[in-house]
Amino acid sequence: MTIGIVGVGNMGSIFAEKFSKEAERILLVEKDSEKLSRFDAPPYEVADLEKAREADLIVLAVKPQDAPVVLGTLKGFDGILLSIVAGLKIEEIRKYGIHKVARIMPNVAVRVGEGVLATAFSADMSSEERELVKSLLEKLGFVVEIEEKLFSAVTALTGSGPAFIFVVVEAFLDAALKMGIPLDTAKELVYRLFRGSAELLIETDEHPALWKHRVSSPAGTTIEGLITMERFAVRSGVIESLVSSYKRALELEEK
Ligand SMILES: NC(=O)C1=CN([C@@H]2O[C@H](COP(=O)(O)OP(=O)(O)OC[C@H]3O[C@@H](n4cnc5c(N)ncnc54)[C@H](OP(=O)(O)O)[C@@H]3O)[C@@H](O)[C@H]2O)C=CC1
Ligand SMILES: O=C(O)[C@@H]1CCC=N1
Repeated sequence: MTIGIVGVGNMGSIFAEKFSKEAERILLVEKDSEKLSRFDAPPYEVADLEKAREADLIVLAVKPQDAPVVLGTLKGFDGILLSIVAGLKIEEIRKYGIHKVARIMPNVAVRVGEGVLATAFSADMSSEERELVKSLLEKLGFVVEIEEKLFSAVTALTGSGPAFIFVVVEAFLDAALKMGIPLDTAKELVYRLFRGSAELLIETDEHPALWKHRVSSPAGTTIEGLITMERFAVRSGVIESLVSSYKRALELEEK
């Protein structure tokens, strides 16, 4: 198989790395040649958009505003176009005569193989082609097929989600410093706190509110902190933040 990757930036470079054993050739199309310097041996080949047409599957990983030019040049491409571009609908890509489309919303955790990858397919993708795409994406994390109408929501929830989590993690680190815990120790503790809490929820599949109450002793320390979180409207702040991100994703789709 030959895979093309157009846009070898934050995300495209990770796809290029993770697909290294999945294809005989990986054709990389990138404006900034410095970003290609570490991909200097097979299966990687530097390519332009015309050469990328030789691929069986092209990953489109440019910013939304750059996508129309790329798609214009790839017009009529008859392989699989796997797009991770936020706000770019399958029907929009089909207008360029590209019919086999996999729309994906990944997140940056693909870097460590722990990404969340929402997928939707155009009707022209056969079940074998869908399975091929899913098996490739499984190298990057957890793959879930969703209705395309939910893409703006997952863009906010899991696509942008890591950025929101990082802000919260950063606040935990600041609090640790304030309480006298050195930064290196705080990082060791806090990163595992987040991972452990997430794994607990995944493994038990019990509601977070149940676990919240199990942690909270009567008249203890946790309930004091929880009441302060309510006073600062942490929950509605998180909800409003995600909804504003969702609205922006809807705007991108409408453009
Ligand atoms: N970053 C993330 O966490 C996520 C991103 N996405 C989506 O992934 C896409 C890529 O995001 P990200 O990787 O962060 O973006 P980057 O800007 O890091 O990467 C895009 C790359 O594409 C290059 N490029 C632009 N136009 C062309 C062209 N015509 N031919 C070849 N290369 C080109 C850019 O070069 P230059 O900078 O010189 O223009 C840049 O190096 C976006 O559409 C985004 O919505 C989805 C989920 C998560
Ligand atoms: O910020 C963005 O628009 C993209 C989409 C999801 C993550 N990054």
